[in-house]
Parts: sequence; structure tokens; C-alpha cells
Amino acid sequence: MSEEELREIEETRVEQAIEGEDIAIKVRGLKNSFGDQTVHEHLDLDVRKGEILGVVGGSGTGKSVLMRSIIGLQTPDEGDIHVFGESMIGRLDDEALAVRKRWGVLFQGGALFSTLTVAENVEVPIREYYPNIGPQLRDEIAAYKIRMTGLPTEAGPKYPAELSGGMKKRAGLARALALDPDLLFLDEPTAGLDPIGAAAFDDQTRKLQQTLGLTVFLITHDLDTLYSICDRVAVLADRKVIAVGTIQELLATDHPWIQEYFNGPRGRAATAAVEREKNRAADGAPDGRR
Ligand SMILES: Nc1ncnc2c1ncn2[C@@H]1O[C@H](COP(=O)(O)OP(=O)(O)OP(=O)(O)O)[C@@H](O)[C@H]1O
Repeated sequence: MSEEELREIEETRVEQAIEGEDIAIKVRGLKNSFGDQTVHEHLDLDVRKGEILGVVGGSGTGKSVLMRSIIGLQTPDEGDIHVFGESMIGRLDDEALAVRKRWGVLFQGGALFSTLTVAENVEVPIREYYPNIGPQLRDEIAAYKIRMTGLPTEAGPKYPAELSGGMKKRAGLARALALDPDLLFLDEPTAGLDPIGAAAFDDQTRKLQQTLGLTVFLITHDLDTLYSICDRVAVLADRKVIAVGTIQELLATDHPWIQEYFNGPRGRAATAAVEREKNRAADGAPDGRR
């Protein structure tokens, strides 16, 4: 092998290493099926470190199944999944523990334990992963996480049934942040919230992501969320990710679902709202996006 060939191989290796360092989640050739229903086939996706990636697709296209595959709640039929460079397929819980501790998950609807208070809910992952942390420090961490999500301190001793929908989402977010994650999974975080509550939740997500340097995998049907806080958007259709990019890049594709979704009346309304907000911000007016 000539010196030049060796140098080329080394350069490729370095490039791959650099590329690998920038990727938080790498999914390759994913296949998931339930009986004779194939939900994913040949699905590839990269989530870059430090981005908010919006994941969209029609109902039943497998957005939640994709998230569950990445976090190990669904065993795929085929494919590779790496999170922060660690393979997630076929790993025992203990083996993947170091990576599992690096993510937090807000499930659809919050998925809070109804018999536990908000503070106790936030403490669940701390008890599970750090059993040596004593009750006083655990309480302090929970109180801090609760405040971080914009909930009042008084929310800590309340039970989920005593909270509004928006407060439940924030409580779920506080629990997702309990272990200081690098990676946050949010499954339809603004579903069921009124527009003002949804905009406030989006703002909180963006602020936390920027302050804590988080990577966010965000499943949503909410066009306002996509336009206002997502760096890139991945589109699921035909059992795979058919496109990923900024909204402008997606608009340049001619896939009928993408065109209908982003260029339909609601997509245009969301674009107009973002433009209005930009103009308002340029004029120095207070926030009033939706
Ligand atoms: N445990 C399961 N057993 C059988 N089928 C399942 C299971 N989980 C998901 N599915 C099926 O897989 C498909 C994809 O489901 P998934 O919940 O991922 O869709 P989604 O894109 O998140 O939908 P939505 O936007 O409506 O939440 C659906 O047809 C669903 O019925």
C-alpha cells in the first residue's frame, strides 16, 4: 500500500471520528414489526449533538416506536442503534447503564405516578440510579429541578391529579431532568395544551436546551413547535425517515406529504406567525407568538 493510500485511509478515519463525535444518536437499518404489520424498514437517522430535532409523521407512522427503540423499550427486528457512540442493541440494562443515565424522557401525557407527589416523581430516577444519595439531598435536587421547569415550589407536595395539564407536563419534564441528562426525549410535549401554555412550554424547552447544552429528540404534531424551536426536522413516512433537514430544506423537496404538511393552510399560518413574531421582536415588543 502506498504512503498516499495510507494517508487517505487515515484521513477518512479522522473524518469518521469527527463525524461520530458530533452525533448523539445514530440509527441504521432499523426494522420493527408487530405481527404482519411492518412499522419501520431500512430506517436511518442521525441526531446531532446539541440540536433540537423535531420528529414528525402521520399518525401511526412509528414515531413513538422509534423513540422506544432508541431508549431500549422496544427490541427491533433488525438494525443498529448507537447513543453517544455506544451500541444499544442486545445490551443488558447494566451494560448500557452509563448511557441510560445520560438521557431523560418525557412520555406522552407525562406518565407521572399518580400515587406519588410531584417531588416524589422527580426523585424516582434518583432513587433508582443513585441509591446512595440521602433523602435531604434528594429533596433538594427535586426542588431545584421543579423550579427549573418553571413550576412554583408549592407544586412539589402536590399529587398529579391536583395539577393542570401544563403543570403535569412540567412535572414530567422535571423528572426527565432529574439526572442532569445530556439527551432529552420529548413525546408530544405540547399535545393538549392551550396555545399560550404550549408556547410557554416551547420557550422553556429552548431555554433549558441552550442553558444545559442538551440534545433534544422531540416528537410533535405541533407546527408552531417545529417552526419556533426545532433546528432540524425528520419526517417519517413509508416506514422510514424520508427526509431530514431545516424546514426550508424540507420545503425544497417534492414529497407530497411534506408539501401538504408544511405548505397546507396550517403550515402557512405557522410560518406567518413566526414572521410576525420576528417582526415584533425586531420592534422590541413583548412575546406573544401564538
Ligand atoms: N406494542 C405494540 N403492539 C402492537 N402494535 C403496536 C405496538 N406499539 C405500536 N404499535 C403499532 O405501531 C404503529 C406505530 O405506532 P406509534 O405509536 O409509534 O405511532 P406514532 O407515529 O407515534 O402515532 P401518533 O402520532 O398517533 O402518536 C401503530 O400502528 C401502532 O398500532
